[in-house]
Amino acid sequence: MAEVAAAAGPTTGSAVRVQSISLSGQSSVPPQYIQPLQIRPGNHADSFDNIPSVDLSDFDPAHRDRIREEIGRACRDWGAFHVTGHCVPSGLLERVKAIGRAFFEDFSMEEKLKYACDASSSATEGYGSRMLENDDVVLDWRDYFDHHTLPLSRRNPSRWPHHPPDYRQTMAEYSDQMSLLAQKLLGLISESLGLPTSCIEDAVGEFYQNITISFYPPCPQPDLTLGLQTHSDMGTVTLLIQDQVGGLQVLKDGTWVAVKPVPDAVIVMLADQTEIITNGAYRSAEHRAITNSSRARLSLATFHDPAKSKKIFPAPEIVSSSSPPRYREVVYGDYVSSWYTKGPEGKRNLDMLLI
Ligand SMILES: O=C(O)CCC(=O)C(=O)O
Ligand SMILES: [Fe+2]
Repeated sequence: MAEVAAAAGPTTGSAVRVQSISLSGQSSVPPQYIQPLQIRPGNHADSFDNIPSVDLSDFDPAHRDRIREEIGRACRDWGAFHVTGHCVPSGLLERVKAIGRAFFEDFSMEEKLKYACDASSSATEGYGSRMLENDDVVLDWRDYFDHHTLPLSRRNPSRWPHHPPDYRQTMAEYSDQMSLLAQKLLGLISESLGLPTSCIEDAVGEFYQNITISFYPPCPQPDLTLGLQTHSDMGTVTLLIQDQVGGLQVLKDGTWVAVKPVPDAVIVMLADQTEIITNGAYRSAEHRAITNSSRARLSLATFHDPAKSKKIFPAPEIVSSSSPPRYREVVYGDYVSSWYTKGPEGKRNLDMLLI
């Protein structure tokens, strides 16, 4: 790590920022970023497919059956889909991407590092790069800014960038809109399984929402690296938006499918606790981000998680003597700790709960 730090310039503790390496103009990536041969992105053919898309407009009783059916199919077959007609103003989607880009591209590294997250513990708020506690993992070609946004008792905008002037207001507005959309979607997802509308939401309890802006600088060796290693998200449902560069991929039946940017759409990604609550009827989406050599890419992921103390188990409404529980009960905080110490390695953490 010391070698990278010397080559990369500014650091906080041992935390190098990928953007510094990218800007230094090196023609090869430091060894810590080189993925093992079998998981390099070049080994997988790109698919011309895209994830399904569901139009939520006409959200009235007459259309609810159609929407429910489409969502059910997308959840069963993919675990990931675009939604359009979601009522989140397109101006807000653009503004939140613009403030994110302004932080990464307009601030000097010195200014950015004033917001550095605590590199010695996981999931702290602020500007970082390295996600896992484990020292021998291959590093992601990504920097990020993580915001704690809900419940309101966790939301402290004074820890977020002070510039552009509308940063904090825009992020707060975006957080509220994403929470409403997540609630609406979890209701539809429950209904699509014949469950009461509030089933998944009741099993989750109050949303703990975090918003992570990921910034993937141009990478001199995209065939050797990953922007974000293969994982499924830990919580219940992730709502993601990306810019026009593209780089997100979802694993479908053993093939990586590129999630092509759709203007104004929001990507819905089922996460691990939804897989447990639905007793595996819907599986969480395995995904990753690849890099490219010419254009920086930006995405915003909004995670909706249970409280750390919440016990998660297959919903009683879905288990029966003919369909027994397939997952062991887990305290959500224990699940998170295991993820951060062992690393995601695809869906290994969830698979460990299988009965
Ligand atoms: O940048 C992306 O498209 C993916 C981000 C992501 O998967 C995450 O933050 O968990
Ligand atoms: Fe993710």
